Amino acid sequence: MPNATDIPSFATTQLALLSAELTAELAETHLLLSSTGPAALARAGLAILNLALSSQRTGLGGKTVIELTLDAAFAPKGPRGSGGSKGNDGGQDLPEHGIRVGDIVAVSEQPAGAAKKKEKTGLKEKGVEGVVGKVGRERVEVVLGRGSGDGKEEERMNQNMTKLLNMTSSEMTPFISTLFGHSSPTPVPSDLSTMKIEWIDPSLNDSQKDAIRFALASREVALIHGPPGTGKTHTLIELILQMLKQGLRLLVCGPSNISVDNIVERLASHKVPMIRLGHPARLLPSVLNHSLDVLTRTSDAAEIVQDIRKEMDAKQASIRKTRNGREKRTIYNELRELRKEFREREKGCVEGLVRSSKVVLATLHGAGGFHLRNQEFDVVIVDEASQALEAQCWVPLLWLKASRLVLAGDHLQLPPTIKSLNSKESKAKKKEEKGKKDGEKEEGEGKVIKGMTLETTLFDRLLELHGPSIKRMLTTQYRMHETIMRFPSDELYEGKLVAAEAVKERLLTSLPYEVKETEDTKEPLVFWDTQGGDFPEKTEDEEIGKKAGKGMNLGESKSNELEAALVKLHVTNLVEAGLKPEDIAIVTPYNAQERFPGIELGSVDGFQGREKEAVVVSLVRSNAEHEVGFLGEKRRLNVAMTRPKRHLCVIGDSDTVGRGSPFLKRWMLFLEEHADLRYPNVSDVYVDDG
Ligand SMILES: Nc1ncnc2c1ncn2[C@@H]1O[C@H](COP(=O)(O)OP(=O)(O)OP(=O)(O)O)[C@@H](O)[C@H]1O
Repeated sequence: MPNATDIPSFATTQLALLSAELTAELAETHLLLSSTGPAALARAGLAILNLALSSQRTGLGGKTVIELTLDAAFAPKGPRGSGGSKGNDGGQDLPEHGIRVGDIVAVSEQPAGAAKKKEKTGLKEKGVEGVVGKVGRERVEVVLGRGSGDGKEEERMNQNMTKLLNMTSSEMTPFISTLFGHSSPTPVPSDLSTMKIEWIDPSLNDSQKDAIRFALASREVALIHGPPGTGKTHTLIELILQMLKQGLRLLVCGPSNISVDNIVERLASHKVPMIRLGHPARLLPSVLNHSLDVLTRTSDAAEIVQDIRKEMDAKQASIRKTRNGREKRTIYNELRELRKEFREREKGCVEGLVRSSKVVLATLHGAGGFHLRNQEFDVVIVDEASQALEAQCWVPLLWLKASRLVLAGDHLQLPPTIKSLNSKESKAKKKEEKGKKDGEKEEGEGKVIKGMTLETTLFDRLLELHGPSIKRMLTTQYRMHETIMRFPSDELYEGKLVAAEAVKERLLTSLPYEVKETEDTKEPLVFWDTQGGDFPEKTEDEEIGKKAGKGMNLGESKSNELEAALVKLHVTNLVEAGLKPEDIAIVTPYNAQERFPGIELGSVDGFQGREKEAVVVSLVRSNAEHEVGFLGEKRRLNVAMTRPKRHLCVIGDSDTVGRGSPFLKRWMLFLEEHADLRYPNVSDVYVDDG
């Protein structure tokens, strides 16, 4: 095939890119830890200081759980004490922090006094890693260890790519060959309407049914393309149920825990027996009953294991009663045997559970854990596949002898977040080029593929290799008013999106609670055009402390004070009309914009996969040079403009933004023609502020 991918070159490129990414990540962490020190980290909400170990216990799945509370020695003394008031059971409230359940954290000793300076960078190297299990006012619980996906994510991806690099021709299955374009997928009959299917959810729309038929008929690979609000996960659930009816064994994965839990929750309502692998502290409480850790304690098979535990407990008690040394030794020996048996039975129980399970769910990374070693699955299904690194997708594909793959995603929304994309990646390329010149390449190693980045997902690559015939697109969307949907549909989805009857004319005024009809609430699309140079942007150096704590990038950011004032004006008008603050979101490609009580404010990247009744998008950029930076990325704009259900308000300078790219130009023209257009004066913005 003309555009087949050379596997060694692919693997070599991935390895180089992954290594550059790791370097970038480490550099960022290092910069953060070395330049900030514990106190600054704590101020940024990224660390809690002065904690003491208050208790320790064995939690779910035999994992050690430690509980940390504020060290009494640091309790504020006297009435003027600051930093934490008395909690209800006499303990001290923790200071404000941004540590959340599911976060991976390091618990380490805090350097004291003179050691402090030297220790600045020591936070990560020292101490133990764990996952935050609970966060209370006065205490934090940490479950030690990273979870059943034992091993670091980077290591596993590297292992994968190395395995690909060294793959022999006998290991190259027809399936893998298809994924690299060395052979074409088996053609699927063009007319699938004759396929007899008893739908479990008959309310599925035609494009959803079509995608399911297509995935059922495909032999090697099928892509389900789900534009915003089109029910991609809804479709996957029916597909999973249909495949189970056919007796297939399935592994269902996603790049994040939440993407997997979302499916577990929905499958649970169909009473599907399944197993969710993963660290219990990182799973949603609602899916815990399906987790391996809980099942190994509650299933029938677990009973024998528990019997031995009881026997062990009894023996342990009898040791305490015995004074005779020889008798004691005998009991110790018996106990040792019992312990061995316990471990073996527990292992057997886990294996039995996994083996008998027709659906296993895990993150892509978790699928590489030891629980699944030597397991075989008929089909691997990956949700949110356009958010996953390709090297991640290979975890289930290389080790579990899968021969059929279904990917669901939308390559026209944001790809996975990459840190090395700009500077670091080019460094890696340079290094490779240098290697080439020096003739240093090892035997068997491939060439670096130009233009490939970690942002190129498996979904993208397969589409590029085999074309649209391996994909089916969902076309009815259940989120946006027709007017909000129009531009993204025409620009990115070949004009094929159709707004479902129930949503196509939905306005803020038809919400189930009372919202007054105003010039804002009656419009699905509003554009405040700030052109003319009166609303200029500002560049700011960002401090770490300003960040909400997660996903920080240490660079400069843009802000636009007057535009922020317009956002405030618009939001205030919506709230005064009766709209609940929690139904509004402010989305901006840049970080430094003003906050409002009760209203969510976030970057576009943080809003992917979410929706709100009303969304205000502030474009920020306004300058004489017509620079648009971040806004040049279509996929980011697509995500921004497809979050709202009933009302989208865009605030921006059409003059600057419109010159950013042809796409932006068309968007500005579209807004001029179809939005309720407003040209604000600077004085409008300051009227209310006095
Ligand atoms: N056939 C259908 N009939 C009615 N409502 C549907 C149908 N399919 C999906 N929906 C609704 O559309 C919404 C989005 O569906 P779902 O949550 O499955 O989408 P998703 O794939 O997770 O999200 P997105 O489409 O944004 O990627 C849900 O509220 C769902 O109930």
